[in-house]
Amino acid sequence: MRKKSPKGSANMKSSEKGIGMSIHKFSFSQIFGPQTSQSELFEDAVKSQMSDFLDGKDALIFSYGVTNAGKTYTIQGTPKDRGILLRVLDSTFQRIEGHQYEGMDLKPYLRNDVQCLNPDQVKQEKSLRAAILAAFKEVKTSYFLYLLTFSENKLTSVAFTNVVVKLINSYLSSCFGSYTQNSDVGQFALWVAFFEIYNECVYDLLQLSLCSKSKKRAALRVCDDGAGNAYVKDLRWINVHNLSEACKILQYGNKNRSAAATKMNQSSSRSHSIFTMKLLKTDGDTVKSISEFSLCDLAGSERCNKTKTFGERLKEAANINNSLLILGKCITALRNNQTDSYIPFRESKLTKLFQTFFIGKGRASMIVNINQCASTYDETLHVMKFSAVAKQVVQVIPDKNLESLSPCLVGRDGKPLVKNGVIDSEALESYLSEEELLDEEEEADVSLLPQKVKLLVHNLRTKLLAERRRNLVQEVEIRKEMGDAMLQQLMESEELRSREIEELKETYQEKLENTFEMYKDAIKEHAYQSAMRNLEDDYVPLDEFMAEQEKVEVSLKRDGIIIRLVWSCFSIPFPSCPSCGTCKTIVLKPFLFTGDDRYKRLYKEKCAIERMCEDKQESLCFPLQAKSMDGMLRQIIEKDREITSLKAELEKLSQKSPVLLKTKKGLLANLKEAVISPRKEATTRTLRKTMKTAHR
Ligand SMILES: Nc1ncnc2c1ncn2[C@@H]1O[C@H](COP(=O)(O)OP(=O)(O)OP(=O)(O)O)[C@@H](O)[C@H]1O
Repeated sequence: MRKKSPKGSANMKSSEKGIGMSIHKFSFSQIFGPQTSQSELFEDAVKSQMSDFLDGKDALIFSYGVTNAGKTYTIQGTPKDRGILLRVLDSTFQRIEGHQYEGMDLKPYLRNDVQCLNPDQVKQEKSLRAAILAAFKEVKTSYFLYLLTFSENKLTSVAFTNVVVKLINSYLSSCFGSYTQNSDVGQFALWVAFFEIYNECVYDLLQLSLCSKSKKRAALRVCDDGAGNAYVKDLRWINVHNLSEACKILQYGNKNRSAAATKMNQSSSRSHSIFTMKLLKTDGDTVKSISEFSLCDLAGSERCNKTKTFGERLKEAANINNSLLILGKCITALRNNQTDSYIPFRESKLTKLFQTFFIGKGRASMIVNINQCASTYDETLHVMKFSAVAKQVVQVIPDKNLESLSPCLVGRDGKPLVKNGVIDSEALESYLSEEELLDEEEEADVSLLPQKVKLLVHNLRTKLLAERRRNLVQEVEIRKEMGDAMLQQLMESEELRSREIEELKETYQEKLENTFEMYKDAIKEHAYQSAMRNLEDDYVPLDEFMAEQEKVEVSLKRDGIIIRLVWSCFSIPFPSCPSCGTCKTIVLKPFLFTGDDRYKRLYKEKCAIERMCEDKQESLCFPLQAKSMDGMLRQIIEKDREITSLKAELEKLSQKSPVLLKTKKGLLANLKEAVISPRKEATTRTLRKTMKTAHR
């Protein structure tokens, strides 16, 4: 397919400047045009993974592309035109029909294990399942809305979608046998989980609380199962019995996803959503196999670059960008066959969870969705480049057959007698050849013996040979059995050990979390105590404060009057207050309601006035008549005394004033300040000291 870069695209601009090429060639495993139906896509691209899943192997499908390219449409489809997820579920139910394991006591555990539930746990599982299925009434409404939206979209739809399917390690298909309806019938149980990775946090979409209340979602941890496989701890697994139940669960999860999206003001494509199915095969007593099929709808890749983002959006974009970048890095590293060097699987939740697929424990495929819209050209080009790299990944699946660990029986020529757990008849034949079994040197010459004896010897020889053969086969079988039993024992103890390690890890993790919580509580308690101490230090009861304030006001009023008296006594006009024109308030207001500086300034003013009075007194001394002099002096002395007593009072008040200044903020403000910054205790005290010093 050949497409020219649209005008204005970065690619066109750079080609106009002579930098870069405007034609790009990519090759994919299969290309599906816009006319491809969902069922055709399923048949051609998903059926083989489907049979892997039914045969007890793991499979993973990613849908990748820019926004509006049809990723969700490919995975989930519409109620009228089901996507691959519902088709996989449908095929699975068709396959296990009549062979479903009714008891709910076998449940997926860790990544690849199964847990046997006790009756109480089974009860819990049943009620949880019933609650989710019962919530469907609510979900149903949005299901119809979804239908409506879809039909609107169809009417206005822009040039859709070429779906390009790229299958990684397609060579694997040859390794797996084709799926046969009647092969090895046992009983099956299907469990599903639905979660999303948003801002590098894993959230369960099957949480009951989410749909109803506006509780904050709890993020789940990605842990290691002790065998190097990552799994989501405490993820909710629901046992489903038919397609309709599975649909309800999918819708329930979708509703949770959109509910969370509204709460967080995010659009759905800002997270990677993963629907996982686990198929348990049991023969009644033991679980024979467990396989996993995950479908991952990746977040739209373009937003990270195009949208002008900030704040929470920027964080989202960075996380999407990062996880897709790590995915790309892992794929590039795998493409380069860098299995020995570092592959950054653990750098993002997405790659950490799906690492097992990349290292060959299951088949991973990527469906690349292309939007033909010109505005997304540059980003689409990026998507194509990325997926073209993925196409070149060749996974080397390590040969870890159990047989490779069992004791190896070799013939005299060094060839193993057991291959892939089966006795190799060719090697055995050569081992059992006459020459090998009968030692020629020990044999006596029978040619001289009579014919009858010769015949007897021949018969005996044949019998001996048959006996030896029988013995050898028996020995091989016994050895193989013993080896298998030993291996089984080893594996069981290994599994036990890894479970113990995992449990130990979990216990320690829990302990660590508890300790952390304890410290957090202790810090909170300390903050509270400090706040209370501060409060005690600073606390002035309201009535006391009011009384104090009144006292100050009264005395300052008096101070103001007296100053005026001093002025008036010498007939000097008192300066009028610039704000209110009332002489009394000129002193009172700044002192009572402003800071320490104003108080100082006023105090200075007062002193200056006093000095002026003294000067005035001196200058007036001489012209005064002797008879009036006495009366005048008496008056001045009287006023002088009054001034001294007022000064003393003022002094007292100034010592008290820091408390007043502080309490003027109010009790609540002080409390708030102390609680918010408990650690500021030392600073507050220093400040207080400084303030006091200044006042002194
Ligand atoms: N092949 C198709 N045929 C018909 N309708 C389609 C097709 N592909 C996508 N659509 C419709 O286009 C719209 C956008 O598709 P979809 O939501 O799947 O895109 P997306 O890639 O998941 O977007 P986002 O990344 O924003 O979530 C939907 O209404 C969907 O039904």
